[in-house]
Amino acid sequence: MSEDELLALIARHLPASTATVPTGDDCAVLAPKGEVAISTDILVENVHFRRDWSSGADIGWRCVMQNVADAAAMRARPMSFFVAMTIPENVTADWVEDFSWGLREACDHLYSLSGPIAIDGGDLSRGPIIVAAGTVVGDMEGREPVLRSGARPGHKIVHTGNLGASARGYELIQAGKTGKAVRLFLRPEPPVNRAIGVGATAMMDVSDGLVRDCRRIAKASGVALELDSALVTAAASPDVTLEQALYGGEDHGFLATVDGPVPDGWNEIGRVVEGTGVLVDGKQVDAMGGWDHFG
Ligand SMILES: Nc1ncnc2c1ncn2[C@@H]1O[C@H](COP(=O)(O)OP(=O)(O)O)[C@@H](O)[C@H]1O
Ligand SMILES: Cc1ncc(C[n+]2csc(CCOP(=O)(O)OP(=O)(O)O)c2C)c(N)n1
Ligand SMILES: [Mg+2]
Repeated sequence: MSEDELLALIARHLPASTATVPTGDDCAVLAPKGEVAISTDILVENVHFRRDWSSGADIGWRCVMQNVADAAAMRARPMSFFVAMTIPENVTADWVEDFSWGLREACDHLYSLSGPIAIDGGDLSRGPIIVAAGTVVGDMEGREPVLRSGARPGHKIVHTGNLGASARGYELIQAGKTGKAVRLFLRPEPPVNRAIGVGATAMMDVSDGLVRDCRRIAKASGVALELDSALVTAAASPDVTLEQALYGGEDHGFLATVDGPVPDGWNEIGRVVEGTGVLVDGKQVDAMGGWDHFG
C-alpha cells in the first residue's frame, strides 16, 4: 500500500474541519478566537500501550485524549489536532483504519463536551514500532490560562475525573481480567468541560500520578500540597486502592487548587499549606512515586 493510499484510509473517518486550510496542504491554517495553547505528547508501543491489549481505535482515542487534557488544563478549548506516526511493516491497513476511527470517536465525544475539534494534519513514516505523536491546538477564547504556579496557602485541592481507574485497569489487564477500570485504562475520559469551566488558581491533568503531579504544582507555586487520604479515597473511582489513587497515572483527570467553594463536579482532596513538597495526612511523602520514564 502506498503512502497516499494509507493517508486516504486515515482521512476516510475524520470529522469535518472548520480550519481556513485543513489537512492536505503544506500547513493547516487556523482561525482561533483568542490566544493559542499548544501541547504535544507521544504514545510509544510497548511503553504506553501493547498491541495485544489495545485496538487501533483505542490508541487513536488515547492519542487525542491525553493531549486534549493538557489543553483543557490551561482552560483552552481543544479545537484542532495533529497526528504524526511511525508504522512498522507488520501493521495492517485495517489497524491504521481502526486507529483513524478511534481519532474520530474521540473527536465526536469531545464535540459533546467542549465543541468541534478536527484532525488538521499529521505525518506518516515507516518505523520499527508504532509511535503516535499528537499535538493539540487549544483556543483560550479570551480566558486567562491557569498555570501550575498559582496555588497559595488556604486554597483547597480539588480533583475531577476517574482517579486511580487506569492504575486499577493496568493491574487487572495484566492479570487477564476485564471491567470498567480496564476500559478506562484503554480509553481515558478526561472531563475537559469541567476543566475549561473551572475558576482555578492552579491546574494540571494527572498523567504521572496524583502525588507526583501535586509535587509539580507545589514546586511551581512555592507551597506544600497536603492531601487527606480519606478524601482521596472518597474521590477515587470504585474499588481503587489508596495506593492506586495516589500513585497511578494516565487517568487524565484534573488536579486543581481553588480559592473558594468546591466547584460542581469536583471533589475536595486536600489543602494548600506553607512549606514544600507533598504531605499525606500531615506526613511528608519523600518517595517521588508515580511514573518516571527515566527514573
Ligand atoms: N523534548 C522537549 N523539549 C522541550 N520541552 C519539553 C520536551 N519534553 C517535555 N517538554 C516540556 O516540559 C514540560 C513537562 O512535560 P511533561 O511532563 O511531558 O508534561 P505533561 O505531563 O503535561 O505532558 C511541558 O511544558 C513540556 O512541553
Ligand atoms: C504497556 C504499558 N506499560 C506501562 C504503562 C503505564 N504507563 C506508561 S506511561 C505512564 C505515565 C504517563 O505517560 P507520560 O508519557 O509520562 O505522559 P505525560 O506525563 O507526558 O502526559 C504510565 C503510567 C502502560 N500504559 N502501558
Ligand atoms: Mg508530556
